[in-house]
Amino acid sequence: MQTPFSNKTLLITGGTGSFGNAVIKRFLQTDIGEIRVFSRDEKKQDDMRKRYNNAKLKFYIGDVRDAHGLAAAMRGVDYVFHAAALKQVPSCEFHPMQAVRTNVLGGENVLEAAVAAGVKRVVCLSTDKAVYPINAMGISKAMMEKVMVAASRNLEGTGTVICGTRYGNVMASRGSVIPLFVQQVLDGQDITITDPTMTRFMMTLADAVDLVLYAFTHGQNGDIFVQKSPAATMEVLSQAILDLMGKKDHPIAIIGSRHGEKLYESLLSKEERACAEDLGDYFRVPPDGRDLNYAKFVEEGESRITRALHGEEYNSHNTTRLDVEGMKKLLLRLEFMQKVARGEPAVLEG
Ligand SMILES: O=c1ccn([C@@H]2O[C@H](COP(=O)(O)OP(=O)(O)O[C@H]3O[C@H](CO)[C@H](O)[C@H](O)[C@H]3O)[C@@H](O)[C@H]2O)c(=O)[nH]1
Repeated sequence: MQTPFSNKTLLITGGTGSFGNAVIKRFLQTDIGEIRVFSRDEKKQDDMRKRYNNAKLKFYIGDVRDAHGLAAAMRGVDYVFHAAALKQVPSCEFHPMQAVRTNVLGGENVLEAAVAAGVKRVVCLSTDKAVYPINAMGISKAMMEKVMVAASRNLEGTGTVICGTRYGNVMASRGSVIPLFVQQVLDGQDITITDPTMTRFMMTLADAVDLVLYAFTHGQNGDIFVQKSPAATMEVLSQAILDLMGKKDHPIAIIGSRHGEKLYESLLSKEERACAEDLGDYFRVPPDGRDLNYAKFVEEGESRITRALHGEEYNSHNTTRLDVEGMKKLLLRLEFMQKVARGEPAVLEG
């Protein structure tokens, strides 16, 4: 199959994570030339080397904080998916400068190394927690997006295109609520719901890969792409899981919200939604096209922005809402949940 990746070299930062694994599984079926896995994790790299046993995969130990390591890994690369990040809300909350070093400065290092090496396309992965951020993880990812957009302004004549994606919770990712609820049921413990009315976007890992590929194919400099996704309340999610496990009457404990979390997540701010191009399944948020004429920031307002501020953001409360049946259907797209529903031992994807 002839693809844009034919005989090309792709580098994935943070490539030992679930996103990296999902990309690798998909791309090894194409005629891609080489996939470079760039990460700090020697052990995971070793496991992957054995698991895939494929000469197209090359492993680079490195940290996005280290510009030298990045420069070496970037030589001869055509495309970059930048997925390396500190993603855990609590750890970033306790160690915010670590989030700055990896998510913000590391992001800058990746972009600089990519431009210097003449990489053709870079897609940076971000999260809904970067919109109206309230925790250090989201704030650092929001800054990474700003760094990405700023870097994309200076690329004329370089042949590099830099763009980004934002996505919501990836269903059944390691440590997340779906495998937690399943384990609680299997262990005979109460399901712990923070707030039954809390909503989250529901995306599969395959959706996340599709989104990055869409950005890769369609992105112009500074664009951020968002996939339109349904959402569910925690009550609906728990009912759907219990239904699938045949445990409708399993006890539930309401434990209250955790530090640094929101009642709902937003994929587009009000202003972004007003500027976004609706592409059917996706939104494209173009970069702010203003130049460095500061007067436009401080002296002139824009009625377009005023209108936007009276409009609506795109969030997990106002997107398509799944009911229990819809949630069950979506859950059953995951191999993990198919096994759980059959009562078989289930391993997480990725
Ligand atoms: O025992 C629990 C745990 C979670 N939830 C709820 O389930 C939803 C999803 O929680 P997750 O922990 O699965 O996901 P978060 O949205 O909190 O964020 C997760 O995904 C982020 C990436 O976007 C970070 O990795 C973060 O550290 C990680 O917790 C939230 O509404 C949360 O309140 C419960 O009801 N009960």
